[in-house]
Formats: sequence, C-alpha cells, structure tokens
Amino acid sequence: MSSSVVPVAVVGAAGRMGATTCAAVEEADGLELVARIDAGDDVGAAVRDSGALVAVDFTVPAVTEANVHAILDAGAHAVVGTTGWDEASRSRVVEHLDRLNAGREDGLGVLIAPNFGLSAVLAMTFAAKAARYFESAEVVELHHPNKVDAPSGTARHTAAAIAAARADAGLAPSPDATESGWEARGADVDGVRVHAVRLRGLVAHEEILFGNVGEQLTIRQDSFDRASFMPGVLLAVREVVGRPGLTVGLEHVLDLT
Ligand SMILES: NC(=O)c1ccc[n+]([C@@H]2O[C@H](COP(=O)([O-])OP(=O)(O)OC[C@H]3O[C@@H](n4cnc5c(N)ncnc54)[C@H](O)[C@@H]3O)[C@@H](O)[C@H]2O)c1
Ligand SMILES: O=C(O)C1=N[C@H](C(=O)O)CCC1
Repeated sequence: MSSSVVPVAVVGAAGRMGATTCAAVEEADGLELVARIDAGDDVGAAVRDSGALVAVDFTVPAVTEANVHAILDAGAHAVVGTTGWDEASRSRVVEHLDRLNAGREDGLGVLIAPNFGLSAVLAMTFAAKAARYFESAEVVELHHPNKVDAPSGTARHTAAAIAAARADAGLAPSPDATESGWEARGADVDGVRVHAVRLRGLVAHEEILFGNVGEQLTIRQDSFDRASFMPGVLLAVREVVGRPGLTVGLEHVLDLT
C-alpha cells in the first residue's frame, strides 16, 4: 500500500449503508478497504489489526458511541453516519478526543453527519436560512420501513437548526391550538413538530414546511438510492484526517456555514 493511499475500515459492513460504503471505498481513488467489521466482531481490535487510518461507522444507534470510543482507542479517525446521537453522547466523544489529542498537532478527528446526501445537507441549510421569516415550521421525514429509529437524525438536525434560527430571531412559538390528541401532532424537537412516515418503496426523504398568512414555503429533498450518500461519505473520509476534534454535520466540510 503506497503512503498516499488511506486505509479505511467499515463498521456495519454487512448492513445496507455499510455494504454500499464498502463498494464505494473499493472504487475510490486513494482509498483502500482494509476491514469489513460487523456485529460480533471486536471493533477496536479489528480496526487496530487492519491498520485503518479511518473507520466509517454505519451500525445502529444503540452501539455507535461505543464503536467510536473503540475506534479512537485503536488510533483511527472516525466518520459516523449512524444516527441516535444526543448532546450527552457527543460530549463524551469530545472528552475522549481532548484526552487523546492533548499536546498533539495531528490529533484524531470524529465527523458525525446525520445525512451525507448533498440534497439533504442543502435542504437543511436552506431551512435554517428561511426559518426566521415564518410564523410556523414543521418537518416531515419519510423513510423505508426497515429503519429502527424515529424521528430520523436528519429531521432532528433540521428541527434543531430551525429552532436555533427562530430563537436567534426572537420568534414566538409556532401557533397551535391543540388541546387533545397531541400524539397526532408528531414529535417535539426543540419546539418544532416532526412527523415520521415509514413506507415500503421509500429510501430517505424530507419535507420542511414553513407557513405564513396566505403563503407556504416547502423545501423537499429525496434520496432515491443509497449511492446518493457516497460522495459525502468519501469526502468525509478524506477530510476527517485533517480535522482534529469533533465535527457535526457535513455542512462544515462543504463550506456551507
Ligand atoms: N448519515 C447518513 O447519510 C445515513 C444514511 C443512511 C442511514 N444512516 C444511518 O445509518 C445507520 C445504519 O443504517 P442501515 O440502513 O445501514 O442499517 P442496517 O440495519 O442495514 O445496518 C446496520 C449494521 O450494523 C451492524 N451492527 C449492529 N451492531 C453492531 C456492532 N455492535 N458492531 C458492528 N456492527 C454492528 C448490523 O449487523 C448491520 O449489518 C442508521 O442509524 C441510519 O439512520 C445514515
Ligand atoms: O435509511 C436511514 O435510516 C437513514 N437514516 C438517516 C437519518 O436517520 O436521518 C439518514 C437518511 C437515511
């Protein structure tokens, strides 16, 4: 393996996204797939023994944080697509990175992105820009019925960005006269209602709805094939090595912030 080639391990390699990522890495110039890791494997040992410089995690919410700690202890950077992260789990990763990187110039990096798809990242960016101008905002996410978590990580990331923009603009809560049947109003993510649809035939889709008197703005993105996520995954693999610490969201790598 020449020194310019980046060795990459994939964790969750037998899954929908992991298998797609393995194929993409094998096809990519300058990257070499050195490990396919899945349930039952010792993630840290497999990453360390493979000599991977970067490990990509597409597993399940219940295990992704533990996998990232194991990847870091194995001396590799992590690119994480698995969803289910919250402020507490992200903080524990930051603490781990701070300990490992103390005094180092070339510290380890972790890049977590709820969505690596360009259309999704742009939709989230446009929504954050539009949010301050509308009285009402709601998010609808639509996915295949094999998805284990709801709302999606993309919808949570979108709603959090909308909520931050609304707070920055000093907006009042969106109007809602609901008195009963709150279970039909969807999840409350930072004060933004998020609705989840699961339907055979779908892959990954999101609609962001903004409303004012007499008008509506709808921002929609569709991922019809998991190939749509791969340019972003490969970009993250190449970028994470030079980004010590925790980066959350591909928008920071696409110069959209
Ligand atoms: N960021 C993005 O762009 C993006 C895109 C699609 C999916 N996702 C997320 O990626 C995750 C995986 O989605 P999927 O559709 O590939 O799921 P999947 O169920 O098809 O794949 C998950 C894989 O992880 C493996 N696994 C489970 N526990 C493990 C462990 N402890 N160690 C190693 N491997 C383990 C499973 O055996 C399986 O092969 C989900 O959280 C999903 O929300 C993110
Ligand atoms: O297929 C999935 O599962 C997806 N999960 C991510 C999310 O939860 O936002 C990204 C879209 C596809």
